[in-house]
Amino acid sequence: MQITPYSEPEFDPYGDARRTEPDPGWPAPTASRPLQATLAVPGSKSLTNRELVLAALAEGPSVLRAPLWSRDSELMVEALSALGVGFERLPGRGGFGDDLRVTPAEELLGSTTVDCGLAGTVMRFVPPVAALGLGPTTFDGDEAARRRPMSGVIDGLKGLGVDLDDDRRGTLPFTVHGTGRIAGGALEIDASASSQFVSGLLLSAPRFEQGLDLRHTGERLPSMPHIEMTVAALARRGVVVQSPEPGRWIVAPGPIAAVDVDIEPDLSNAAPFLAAALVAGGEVTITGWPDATTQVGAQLETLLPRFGATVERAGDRLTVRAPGAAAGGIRAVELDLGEAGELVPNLVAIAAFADGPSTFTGIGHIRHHETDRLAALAAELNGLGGRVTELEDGLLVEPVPLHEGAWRAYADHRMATSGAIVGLAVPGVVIDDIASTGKTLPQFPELWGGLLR
Ligand SMILES: O=C(O)C1=C[C@@H](OP(=O)(O)O)[C@@H](O)[C@H](O)C1
Ligand SMILES: C=C(OP(=O)(O)O)C(=O)O
Repeated sequence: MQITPYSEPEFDPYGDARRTEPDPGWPAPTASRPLQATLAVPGSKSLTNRELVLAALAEGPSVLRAPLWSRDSELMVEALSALGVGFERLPGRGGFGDDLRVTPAEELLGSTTVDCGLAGTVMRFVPPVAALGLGPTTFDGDEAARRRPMSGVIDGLKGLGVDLDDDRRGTLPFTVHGTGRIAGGALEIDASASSQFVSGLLLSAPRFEQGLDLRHTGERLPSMPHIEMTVAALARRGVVVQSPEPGRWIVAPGPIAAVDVDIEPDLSNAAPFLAAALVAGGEVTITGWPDATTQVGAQLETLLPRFGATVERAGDRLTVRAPGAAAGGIRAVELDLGEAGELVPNLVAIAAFADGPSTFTGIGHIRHHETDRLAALAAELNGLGGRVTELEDGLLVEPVPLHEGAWRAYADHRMATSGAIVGLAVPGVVIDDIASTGKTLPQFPELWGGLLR
């Protein structure tokens, strides 16, 4: 089979992020009337990057249909490509770019470097793959990536006998000295900082000589649905993960089947558009909503009614209707979002316009996402005159009238989209780095414009 080397996509997913002159910022559009919009969103980051890793470790080639094309998924492709995995773009039928054929390497390579950017999935899922390669692989990423916790990956791999050199920093950068094999077996890690520590080890575990018997030792484990997504993705490729008790997963060694997969739309990236209906009023429909899914974004169907929206499913369309912030239609909430941390920034933006104070708890771990999201949300809303208080594991949001001003994204796609939600109801909000949405949704500015037309 002919393998074409991976090449840059035709569009520039980073928008104007590479420009050198000062960026004047992105004036967030204000909604002048209730919304009436129907749109589709591109493929799920979490599903795309899991399927890329599994396809790379599988017994033969797999096709990913309608995958995400964004900075995070391209970094994953580049990382696996550097380890010897083959990629070929195939014409896609979906509206957001090509399909992708992935051909596993006959022997995984090392002696390379991997740029993780700011992608949690790359920095946590690829190091075990590199340990299965031959030679040293150095991992590094953006400046902000060096602040993200990596202990579960670093201590986990060391615990499995992998030679990993991190100069005892416990963060990026580090070098994995791959020997082509991981013995595997029993391992304890503390995954309270990120569920991705567990997912990353589980994805490669069938290729460990003794498989893996993994136990989480910390008090709490965030983002359980993302671990369930990992288990389901493995199951689809014939790998059974047993979980005899909470916080323990057992994977037997064995083959990972080569299968073609359809990547679902990213439901967490549907969140800002659905949130827009709450803030601006009117209705927004997302097409391609899956019937059954492991994506945590599916929880929007039950979460948004808590804020006062009406949510309706008709086939693969999910519609959110609401009276809008100006009509006093947003209700205050008390939510523990430990399972759904990635939805927090957009939901906090809605709560800024509610009819009373809201609390969001169980989300201390999101201080370790792309930025410290608790601090960033408090700083940006308060910078517009808001009243947001950081709690130890969450936020208290007391709605007060907001005024125009700058909104910093901190290189965080979900901070940028949250600023856009606020801007719907507050004239004069200017986002410093809208190109940060290229991490998972390069089309954001275009789709957001379409929402308001
Ligand atoms: O495995 C994944 O795809 C993810 C797991 C979660 O990470 P944390 O457990 O670090 O919150 C989630 O927030 C992130 O956006 C994606
Ligand atoms: C936390 C997130 O990303 P990452 O995969 O980089 O952890 C996110 O997308 O909200």
